[in-house]
Amino acid sequence: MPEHGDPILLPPAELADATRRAEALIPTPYGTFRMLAYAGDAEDYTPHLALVHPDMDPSGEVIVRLHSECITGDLFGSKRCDCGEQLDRAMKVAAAGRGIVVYLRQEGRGIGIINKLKAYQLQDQGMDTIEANLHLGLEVDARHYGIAQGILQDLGIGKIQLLTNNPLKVDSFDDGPIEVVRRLPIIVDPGKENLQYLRTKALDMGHWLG
Ligand SMILES: Nc1nc2c(ncn2[C@@H]2O[C@H](COP(=O)(O)OP(=O)(O)OP(=O)(O)O)[C@@H](O)[C@H]2O)c(=O)[nH]1
Repeated sequence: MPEHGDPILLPPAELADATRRAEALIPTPYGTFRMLAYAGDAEDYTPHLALVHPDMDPSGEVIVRLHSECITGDLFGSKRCDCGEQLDRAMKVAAAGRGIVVYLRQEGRGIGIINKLKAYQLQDQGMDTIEANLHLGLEVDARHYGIAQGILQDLGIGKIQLLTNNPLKVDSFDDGPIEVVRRLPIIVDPGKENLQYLRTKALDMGHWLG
């Protein structure tokens, strides 16, 4: 495994996207965090965001949540998914454990909000979350996590405890500059509106949901 401090292994385009553009202290209900915005273009209106506990120690094993954007769940509390509750849980854990929440602008597993709404309509007609994406001619999961590694490296972090139930997020760190020393589950209680979605994630997408 590469050592912390080794040269960055990401391709140039991904590095360019991880440029730190601005930061400020943000008081939240969970406590105060430093919010840093990362983008390739300084005028980008949807930069990736890192919410960093002010006492985060980059030399330790930093608790990290990589959270993909979900406007419906994160912002409006949609019960179709587990995203909003996971973000709430992640913020609490990051506040208590001097950790980080990286908010990646990968709405709808990377297909965007317009396509996600179309996918929801197909799911209302009986398809599951995988079939709906495929029916639209899109990838089941179009996300890449190289940008997240660039952000963590920019923050001087080499070892993390990763809050996720998603094996692909853990695997994305293989052969990269950041070591995942532990995976921390982030399971929320299912409700009647998201039960089928969570079942598909567990059975067909391999998520560790118990
Ligand atoms: N295309 C599509 N995207 C969805 C659907 N439901 C939720 N999403 C998106 O799925 C993503 C979930 O992101 P995360 O919670 O970070 O990741 P995860 O893959 O569930 O893995 P965890 O780390 O275990 O939470 C977000 O981008 C949501 O917008 C759906 O039915 N269709």
